[in-house]
Amino acid sequence: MEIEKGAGKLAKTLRVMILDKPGYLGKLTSAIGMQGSSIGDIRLLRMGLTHNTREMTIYVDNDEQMEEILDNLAKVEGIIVEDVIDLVHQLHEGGKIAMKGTRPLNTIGDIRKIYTPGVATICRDIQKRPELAYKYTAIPNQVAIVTNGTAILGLGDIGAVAGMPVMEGKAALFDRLVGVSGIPILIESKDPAVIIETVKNIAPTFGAIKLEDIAAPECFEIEDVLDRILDIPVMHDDQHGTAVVVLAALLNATKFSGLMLGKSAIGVIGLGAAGMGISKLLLSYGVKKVIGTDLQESARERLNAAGGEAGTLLDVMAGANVVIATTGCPGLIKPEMVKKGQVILALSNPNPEITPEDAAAAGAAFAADGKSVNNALGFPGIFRGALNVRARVINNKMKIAAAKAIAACAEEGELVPSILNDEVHQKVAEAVERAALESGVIKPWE
Ligand SMILES: NC(=O)C1=CN([C@@H]2O[C@H](COP(=O)(O)OP(=O)(O)OC[C@H]3O[C@@H](n4cnc5c(N)ncnc54)[C@H](O)[C@@H]3O)[C@@H](O)[C@H]2O)C=CC1
Ligand SMILES: CC(=O)C(=O)O
Ligand SMILES: [Mg+2]
Repeated sequence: MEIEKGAGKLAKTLRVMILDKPGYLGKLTSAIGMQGSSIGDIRLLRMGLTHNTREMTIYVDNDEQMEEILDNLAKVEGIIVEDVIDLVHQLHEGGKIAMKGTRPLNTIGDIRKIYTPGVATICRDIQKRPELAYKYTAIPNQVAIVTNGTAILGLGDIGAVAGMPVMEGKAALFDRLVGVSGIPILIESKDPAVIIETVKNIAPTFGAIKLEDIAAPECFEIEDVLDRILDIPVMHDDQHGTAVVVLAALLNATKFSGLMLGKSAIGVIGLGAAGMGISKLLLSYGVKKVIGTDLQESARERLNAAGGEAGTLLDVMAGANVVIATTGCPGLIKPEMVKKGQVILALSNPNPEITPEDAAAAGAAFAADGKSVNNALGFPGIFRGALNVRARVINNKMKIAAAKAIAACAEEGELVPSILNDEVHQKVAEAVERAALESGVIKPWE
């Protein structure tokens, strides 16, 4: 199992002046190591007469641990800490995305063509034949990333603006992985009717709509209605992107461990957007038994209505061969609850219900968290494929095709490939295109 350096920790960069005598760099690294922090890159910035200045990345559990390290370093002779830089904050300054022009704009002639008066001809053409918008504008490559901030990355209802860094992250992934322009849309409302109306009114700007981090149960109605009234694909990533990647992981778990999906009991802890999306896709794929649990009675009823069985947390842990957790509650699964040979996917971000290391130590045959089994393996290729063939919807056939394509790109012994695997997103897009064509959900040109 791959253990990622600094996973779940805060990355800080220390700029330190170190006395230029043998042993002082060692004093620094041991002082940091003794506080339980691990060390990443070390770079030499400057060689001075008496001191050298180095920058080093260290990984800490929290800000308190960082303070303790600084207090300790202040007592070490020959070491002067000049600055502490938080890498994550630094990377977010000014935001992570931008809307850019794609044509040269160097001369007045360029402006006449790209803007007025040249552009008027294009507008009139589109007015006469609206489908030309797909030829002469960026619309078919733009996906709205819509949130109201009610279930942001396991942080709960923190509001749409506080969720913007996540939406920018998804847009950056869209651009980097499949060349789609993801445009964050923040909606200040919890009322499904307002969200539906807002998205409906802005939909002409986009080739597809990706709903993100909208909490259950409102997310179900919002997606159902938008999917029905819009003729472009609408997909709630937390439900379906996640479900696709979970199915991919389980297809590989069956390949490597002899687990039989059709005969397994799959446990789902947390039956919100992600948990219900996963349960529904697995049931439609042919899994006979999904047992699930949630704190809310209404969520448990939802699972029963979808063909699963609701129970308690302990029922799920004792009765399932595969446990998938999507609660947003770090540490919910205790090592003593894990059964030997279980597959444990503890998918909550930013921190899982149990770490893969603890689950493996407790006897799990396979264990992963939400950083690796992550919908970022699914949504880029799913939307790319749907946009490429101008699909009207993203249906189960397309999702299952995407899951198989992801599973096929994993290395021997791994449940899923890396998000930065060179071919996975292209393969997912191709599989989704084929499934869309075969299922006849392509929008004909008028
Ligand atoms: N790895 C991945 O790709 C993804 C991970 N997630 C993670 O899943 C978690 C949930 O996200 P959503 O489903 O969008 O949120 P949500 O708010 O729609 O659903 C969360 C559900 O968990 C239930 N819950 C909370 N504490 C519980 C407990 N102690 N026991 C049982 N049920 C409990 C809630 O009642 C709710 O029904 C988040 O941490 C999120 O980061 C979500 C989508 C993708
Ligand atoms: C990955 C993701 O979409 C989430 O944790 O909400
Ligand atoms: Mg999400």
